This record gives sequence, structure tokens and C-alpha cells, in this order.
Amino acid sequence: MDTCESWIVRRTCKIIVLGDAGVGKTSLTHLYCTGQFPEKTDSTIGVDFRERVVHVGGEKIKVQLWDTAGQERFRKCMVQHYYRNVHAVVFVYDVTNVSSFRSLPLWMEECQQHLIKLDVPRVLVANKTDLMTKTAATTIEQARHLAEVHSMPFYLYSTKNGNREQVDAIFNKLVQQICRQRGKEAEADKSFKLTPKEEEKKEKWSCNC
Ligand SMILES: Nc1nc2c(ncn2[C@@H]2O[C@H](COP(=O)(O)OP(=O)(O)OP(=O)(O)O)[C@@H](O)[C@H]2O)c(=O)[nH]1
Repeated sequence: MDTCESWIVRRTCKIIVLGDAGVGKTSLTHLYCTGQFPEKTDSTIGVDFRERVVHVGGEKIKVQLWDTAGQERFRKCMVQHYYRNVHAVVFVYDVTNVSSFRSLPLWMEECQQHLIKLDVPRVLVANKTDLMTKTAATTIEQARHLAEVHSMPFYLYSTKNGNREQVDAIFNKLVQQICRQRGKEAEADKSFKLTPKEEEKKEKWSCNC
């Protein structure tokens, strides 16, 4: 029996997936959560949620993927909700669609506008590498550079032909990074907490006016 089954899910990681319409966000998140490449996908309206529970460092973590709509008209109503309490961001573009590459700075800007801090882990996925062309190869080099400039891991991927281990590696590394970061934050938080004696002193010295 897998004893892990009895472990309690203690944390949830919220990861938002951003990119232009049709780049493969739904297919990618579906593959990660179900192990299957979906035969048919419809344009996402607003947002779709997918979840998967993974084990990281002896803990059960619920990975919650927010598959957002790429089309502007399907985003308007939901956009504020995407950006609340985000733990990580996955940017996706389609190697056969140059304009989806050119949109990446706009997606990054949108994150900034919604106050996603720069230390929130992010990755860039160049999807549909099964449809490689010469132009695609050029954008890939530019995308690699963009990822480097923004200190993001960069992945070349084909959701259609890729296997589950590869997609697991992308998301699970991100989850590990989130856990490490949150662990450090919790430690830092502890070190800022005053001891009961210090609290007492502080009360004595604080001004009541
Ligand atoms: N050849 C190929 N097709 C892919 C790949 N990934 C996704 N697709 C196809 O691309 C089309 C769009 O995929 P979606 O996953 O719906 O794209 P999306 O980014 O979620 O689109 P929106 O919901 O409109 O924002 C579908 O027909 C997928 O089957 C891939 O790696 N290779």
C-alpha cells in the first residue's frame, strides 16, 4: 500500500498559464493533469481549472492550473481573478506562430500590471515543436534569449508528441521551486517574530498616545 495516500494535502500551488489563443495552453495543462493529449479542444472562455496532486519533499501538494483564455474577448470578465495569489506563471507560445512569440512581452507586462512580483517563478514553453520550420528555428533562438534575459527556464516542447515525463519535469520543477521559496519565506518570517520576552519589552516601551 502506498502510505502517501494517507498524507494530507497541506498546500496548494496556483499556477497560471498565459499565452495567445491556440498556442496549446489547454492541451498542455490537460496532458499534465490527465496524461492524455486531448483530441479536440474548444477556445477557453474565461478560465478552466485543472488539478493534480504531487509529492514534493515528503509533502502532498495540490497543483492547481489556471488555463486562461488567449482570446481577448473571452478574458475580460475574468482577468482580475487570474492574478490573485499566484505562485507561478507559465508562458506558452507556438513556434509556428511568430505573432504568439511577439505577444510574450505583452503577457509579461500584464503580469506586472497585476502586481505579480518579479520573484514569482516563471517559465517559458515553446510549444508545437513537431511542426518545426526555418522561421520557427529563428524565433526559438529569440525566445531562448528572452527567457535568459528574464531568468526563466526555457523548454522546447511538443504537447502532441511529448510524453508525460517531459511535461511532468516542466511543472514539477516549478512546484519544487515554489515550495523551496515558500519554505524560505516561512523561515524568514519566523526569524522576524519577536520572542515573548521581546514582545513584553516592546509593549513596555510603546507609546500609548
Ligand atoms: N501539432 C501540434 N498541435 C498542437 C500542440 N499543442 C496543441 N496543439 C493543437 O493546437 C490547437 C489549439 O490548442 P489549445 O490547447 O486549445 O490552445 P489554447 O492555447 O488553449 O487556446 P485558447 O483556449 O483559445 O486560448 C488544438 O488543435 C491542439 O490540438 C502541439 O504540440 N503540436
